[in-house]
Amino acid sequence: MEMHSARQLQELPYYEAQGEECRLFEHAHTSRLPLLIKGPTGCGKTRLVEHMAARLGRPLITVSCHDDLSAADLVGRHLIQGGDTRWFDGPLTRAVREGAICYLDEVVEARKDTTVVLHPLADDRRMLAVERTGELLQAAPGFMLVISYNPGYQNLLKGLKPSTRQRFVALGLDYPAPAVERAIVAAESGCTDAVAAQLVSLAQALRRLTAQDLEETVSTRLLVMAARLHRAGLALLPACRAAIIDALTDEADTSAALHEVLRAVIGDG
Ligand SMILES: Nc1ncnc2c1ncn2[C@@H]1O[C@H](COP(=O)(O)OP(=O)(O)OP(=O)(O)O)[C@@H](O)[C@H]1O
Repeated sequence: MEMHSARQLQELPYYEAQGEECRLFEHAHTSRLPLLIKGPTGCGKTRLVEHMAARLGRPLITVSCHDDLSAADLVGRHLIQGGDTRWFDGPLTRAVREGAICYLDEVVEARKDTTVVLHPLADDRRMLAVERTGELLQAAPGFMLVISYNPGYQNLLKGLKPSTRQRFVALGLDYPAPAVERAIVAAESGCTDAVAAQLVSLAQALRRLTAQDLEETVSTRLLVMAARLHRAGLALLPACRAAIIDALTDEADTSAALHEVLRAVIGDG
């Protein structure tokens, strides 16, 4: 395990490991391999990347991908400024030049033309062609490409092309084991261990129930939100209703079933 100064540790974004993922991340970085993190929403993918970027001492550049995101959005473009046309690096180009970690969140959302720039960066070449300026950039040593994707709902259909997937080392995350999730909920909200335990029991019960009925089930993020509402003074039952149940579904039957579980686990809160 790498040693950290007290100052470094202080500034490290809190991340509670599920298993060996920090070690894998570190080895991928040392080996100059790009990383694909897959897992459901709110399970800690982004927090892991933030934690590891700080731990490895690399700047982090995050891009939330959406269906309009193009290669030019990543690489850069010419813009008119004060009558002159100037080139502005996009986030990927900045990361390549600076040796930063570039995190493309929900990469399957991005337009297909982005794969053209990602492929040469994600294999041995570690090159980025900036066509508009005629530059061919070699990624600086600390550069690492990290992409995340949620294999749930429509993404199973959209998917990632095999030629893209096979350029990345893959890391699968899921919702953490109960003891780990309790620690996260308590640390992130400041709630008591007893409340964290109740929330995680609720999550366990809801996850069993919702596996067939919902596209996405209750995430660690929602548990933290419920705990924060409670910590701010709201009773646990309404906090869970607002942060968890009503966030999960608009459908009357499913909502009734979830409320039943809520009352069974939390009681009158
Ligand atoms: N292992 C963990 N350590 C610390 N906090 C965590 C962990 N897992 C989840 N959390 C908490 O849950 C929240 C959501 O986690 P995060 O943003 O990393 O999820 P994500 O997997 O990136 O979600 P999405 O796919 O929706 O972007 C965090 O802000 C943090 O409060």
